[in-house]
Parts: sequence; C-alpha cells; structure tokens
Amino acid sequence: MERTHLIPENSDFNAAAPPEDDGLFERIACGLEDRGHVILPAALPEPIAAALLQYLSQQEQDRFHRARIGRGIEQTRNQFVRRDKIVWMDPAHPQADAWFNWTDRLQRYLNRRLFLGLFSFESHFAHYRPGDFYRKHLDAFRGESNRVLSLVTYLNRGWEPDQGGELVIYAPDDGAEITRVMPTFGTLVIFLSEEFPHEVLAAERDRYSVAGWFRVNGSINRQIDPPR
Ligand SMILES: O=C(O)CCC(=O)C(=O)O
Ligand SMILES: [Fe+2]
Repeated sequence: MERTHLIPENSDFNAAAPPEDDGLFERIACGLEDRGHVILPAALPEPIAAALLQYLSQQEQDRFHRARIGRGIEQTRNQFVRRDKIVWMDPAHPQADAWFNWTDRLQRYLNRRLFLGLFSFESHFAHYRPGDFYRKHLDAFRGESNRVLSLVTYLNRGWEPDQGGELVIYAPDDGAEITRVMPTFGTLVIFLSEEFPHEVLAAERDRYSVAGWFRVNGSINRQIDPPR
C-alpha cells in the first residue's frame, strides 16, 4: 500500500510550520502592536479546536477544581472573585499536541516580529456553570509576575447573543469598557496581561474556555522559573 496517499499534501500533518498560520499570526501581531489587544472571532484553526474539544471531553468533571487566586501560601479559594473550575493542560497529553504546537509557533512568530522574549506557555481549561463569573481582574501585576500575554479561546458551539457569558475588556488608562466578546467557538482573544482589566459575566449555559499565558523567563540563581 502506498501510504503517502493517506496524507494529503499541505495537510495539517505538516505541523512543523504550516504557512497558512502566518496570516493569522500577522493579524495577531498587528493588533498587539497597534492596540495591545486583539479579538478574532472563529479564528482558531478548526483541527486545533477539534483536538481541544476532544481533550476536554476526556477530562472527567471531577478533574476540574476550583481555581485559586494568588500564589503559594497566599492562595485562597475566593468565591467572591471567581466561580469557575479549571484543569491545567498537560503538554504530554496526545490530544494537547496540536494546541501546544500552535501556541509554540505563535510564540516564536511574536518573538521574531515584536521582540517580546516570550519563554514559556501554560494553559488550562475552564468550566463556568450557569451563573458562574470571574470579577474584574488583571492577569498579572507589574513586577510581580512574568506573565506577558494572555490568550483565551472558547469551545462553545452555537452560542447565542442572549446567553450572556461575555468577556468584558476595559481600557488600561481610564478603565472604560472597550469591548464585550461572546464566547463563541474558536474565537481568539489575546492581550497584554499587565495592561487590560477584564471580567467574565455570568451565562445561562455551561461555558468552556481555554485560558493561557505566555511568560518571559524569570529564572533566578539558574533555577528555571516554574510555571504557575
Ligand atoms: O474565559 C474568559 O473569557 C477569560 C478568563 C480569564 O480572564 C482568566 O482565566 O484569567
Ligand atoms: Fe483573566
């Protein structure tokens, strides 16, 4: 059997550097350069979204746990700030391959294009049940974190405008509302972590997202900075 015929040319199997990503990566770079944030509806390539959905479907609900606010000993389970449940993604999981491949290529593209010096990436699934929220917050505080870029995408098919669950993004300077993003399937939201306060409004239905952070290397004494 000629196996080469099983894999069409220019298919996503060539994960090394599909040129079709460059248009998308460039749109992201331009948005970040001009405004510090970018919102692209239905932009995540379908095979990657599909792999994420499959990975998500293999996560038993009991693997989701309450997200903690803060780090180390200061971590508290703060029901007033956020109600979602999360599960960190494992880069070694077979269904995580497409996602981490893609975020890796994006990281390299943005480093080349914007000299961001991004060094690592971590991400988790989040599940918001009906009524769950995440109050206005920043993903990183200047000088206290090495999170540079926040990346969010959504895994909800058929989301309707009246179902709530929007991500509200506020301006860095005067705190005015900039935009509301519906959590529709494959929508990409990318913004500077230290700059943009944002919040997740309660929804009428279950809301699934992936949130991730690109970090710079904050290693001290030759210890590689541990993620999270
Ligand atoms: O799900 C979203 O729209 C954003 C989530 C978020 O802000 C976070 O996890 O830090
Ligand atoms: Fe956030």
